[in-house]
Amino acid sequence: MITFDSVTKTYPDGTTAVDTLDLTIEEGSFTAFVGPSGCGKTTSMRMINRMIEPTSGTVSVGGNDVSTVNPVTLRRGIGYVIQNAGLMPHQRIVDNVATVPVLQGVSRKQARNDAIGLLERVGLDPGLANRFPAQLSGGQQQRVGVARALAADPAILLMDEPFSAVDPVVREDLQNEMLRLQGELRKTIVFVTHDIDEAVKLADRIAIFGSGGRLHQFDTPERLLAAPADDFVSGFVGRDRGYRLLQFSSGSDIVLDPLTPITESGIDALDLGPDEWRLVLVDGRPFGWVDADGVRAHAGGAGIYDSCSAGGSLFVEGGTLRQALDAALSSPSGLGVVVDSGGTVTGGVRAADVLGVIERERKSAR
Ligand SMILES: Nc1ncnc2c1ncn2[C@@H]1O[C@H](COP(=O)(O)OP(=O)(O)OP(=O)(O)O)[C@@H](O)[C@H]1O
Repeated sequence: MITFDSVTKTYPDGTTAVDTLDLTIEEGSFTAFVGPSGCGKTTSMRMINRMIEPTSGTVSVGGNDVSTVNPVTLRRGIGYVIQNAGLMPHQRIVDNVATVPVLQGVSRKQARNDAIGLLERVGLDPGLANRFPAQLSGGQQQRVGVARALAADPAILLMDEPFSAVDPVVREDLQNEMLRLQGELRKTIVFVTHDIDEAVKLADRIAIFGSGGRLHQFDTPERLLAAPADDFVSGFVGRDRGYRLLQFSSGSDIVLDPLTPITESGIDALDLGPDEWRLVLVDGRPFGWVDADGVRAHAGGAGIYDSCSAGGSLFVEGGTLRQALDAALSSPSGLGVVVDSGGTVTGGVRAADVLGVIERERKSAR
């Protein structure tokens, strides 16, 4: 457990970076520090491993006031990952990862063996072990940074904007990897980011900081989106917070629309009006949608690929309201395809059905 008890940090020039922070971070949780630039996220994080000392108040790790613990001993139990990975440019990847265990007395051979295992663990090809950092992509370097931080098997991992320098696709890969890793490792992770979507995706708890280093809200992602504590938080989580919130709401209360799919052999007999669509199945699975133009094309000899429009995402029963809405909005007919866990079509869902559930939930919450 990490606790901040009335912690303030004022730099010598008079800037208050963190203002009377009270916060408890549970063991094994993933906590994100989020907020605009300069609101004290990094300063707060660095007070955990004594890279920065508070002006007043107490930071404790596992019940011990960190100001009483030798910084070297303290940092042995705290991994640290930064933007751009911060790797040693003249050391091979394997040695970048093995350095800390070797300093701690593990034999070089053992530490290198362990390092290879860690590279695999963070999703890297161990064949990269003998390269130098500059011979890796930004995303790969970032994975090495995570492997290096994990090498001493610390209970706590501090991550300061670790994924902000990589492109959005790689960033999503790294986020997914992080979720998988945390599922296996259950470290206590503190993660600084500017990006509320990243925080909502990764964290169990989010701390929203504002100017002057003031903590505005510390809550689960669901509560933060559903009940922002003040105007600053609601402004920060954004106007589309309602949409984000849908990913936490079950779609099991949706009343499905009837959907009567056909197979290719039924296309020619269809008599569709304007804006009318029918779902076509191939091998019992949703293939695409056909409208009057498609029926004409098919009757004229076009194949099924040329007669149908692609179907959009499917909503698997038991999924979230966001998945239901995505299915409805991505379907050319406006009717999202609902399937059971075996992939059999069980009905349709419209955006209005999703909004109906939200409206009912809103009324019952009043
Ligand atoms: N060594 C320092 N001396 C004086 N002021 C500092 C120092 N380090 C940080 N600050 C100031 O303290 C405030 C908080 O900085 P901090 O880096 O903790 O914010 P942050 O939320 O992590 O910002 P960013 O997202 O831009 O990294 C800022 O106003 C910053 O300019």
